[in-house]
Amino acid sequence: MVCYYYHMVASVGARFSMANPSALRAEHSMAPDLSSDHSVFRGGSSSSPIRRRDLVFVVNPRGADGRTGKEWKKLLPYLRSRLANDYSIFESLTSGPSHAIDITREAIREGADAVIAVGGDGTLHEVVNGFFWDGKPVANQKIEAVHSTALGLIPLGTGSDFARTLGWKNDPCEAIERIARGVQRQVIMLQGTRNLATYAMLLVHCKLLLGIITRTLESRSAFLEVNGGEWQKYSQVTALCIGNAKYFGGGMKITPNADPHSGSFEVVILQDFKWYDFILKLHKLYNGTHLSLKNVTSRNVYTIEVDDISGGGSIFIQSDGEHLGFLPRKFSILPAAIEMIC
Ligand SMILES: Nc1ncnc2c1ncn2[C@@H]1O[C@H](COP(=O)(O)OP(=O)(O)OP(=O)(O)O)[C@@H](O)[C@H]1O
Repeated sequence: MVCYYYHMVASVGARFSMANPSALRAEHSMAPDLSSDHSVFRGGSSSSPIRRRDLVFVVNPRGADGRTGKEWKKLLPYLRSRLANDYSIFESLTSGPSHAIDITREAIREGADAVIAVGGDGTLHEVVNGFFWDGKPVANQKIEAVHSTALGLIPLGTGSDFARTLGWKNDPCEAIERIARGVQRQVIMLQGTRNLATYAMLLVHCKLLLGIITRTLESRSAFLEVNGGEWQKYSQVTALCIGNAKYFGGGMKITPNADPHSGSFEVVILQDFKWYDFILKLHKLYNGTHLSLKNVTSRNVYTIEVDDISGGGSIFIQSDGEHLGFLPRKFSILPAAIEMIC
């Protein structure tokens, strides 16, 4: 069993569980409505428009080889001064892999208005997974609260590829301004399922660049079923990348047409790539011009099922740098998108 401690950082030295929200109440003006196109992070019900909102920052102190933890400490005074008038601020430091998932689920159940990942793509990936349980959104268990929980991000990782897709820099002060403005937009998520009922809905990925590559960079044939159509054989597949965001691997623009605000994702298939292709064509992979190569295919998809022709189950899948298991796997758009503070 995992224990959660939210450290309230808006007032010095207090440790706080949101199970006692009365300690948080205060009257403050709302963040201004900056956009008519996108919803603004309000958090409260219409009957309590000036409710103080709870922000839970999920910080991976080990992100970027420990830089995230150090930067976070330096950032806290500014974060407090910028946000504490309007928000109740809690921090929770992760103790190891997957902890961010548990913290996020607990925060949502406790009625947090936003959970903000502080770290890199791996941390964001875990926080997004915390928004779901068994393929369904985690529900806020506070009877009086009608708001849903928004997702936020302070990109402080090594690659921070999801932030890159949104055009954001690894600049925490900019991120705090975004949180202060509170404009939200929907981002689509991918869900991955195994082809067995018992494995249904293994994970929901956030940035959703999935690299499916053979361990040794040898090319293998694969069966693909795209958008519910016929199964097709693709020979000599070296890598198959699925993205709702453009980048992976620290700036490689692998799925250049992907857009997390759209309703679909992009699949890019590299066939018969030799090790030297990854050197000679690396610049194309980084600037997104690899789609013009003859052995690269790109498709706009809603669902895709991928199976290893050999059936050996040895082709591994990774998402946002995390190892997710092996083929076969089906990926589709998750119907419930997340509202992200943009
Ligand atoms: N306390 C911890 N100790 C060790 N590892 C942790 C801890 N908390 C989280 N992690 C793991 O650290 C991994 C990497 O973190 P994160 O993505 O924040 O940084 P990064 O890898 O430097 O950035 P990027 O993914 O953008 O390149 C996460 O997948 C997470 O599982």
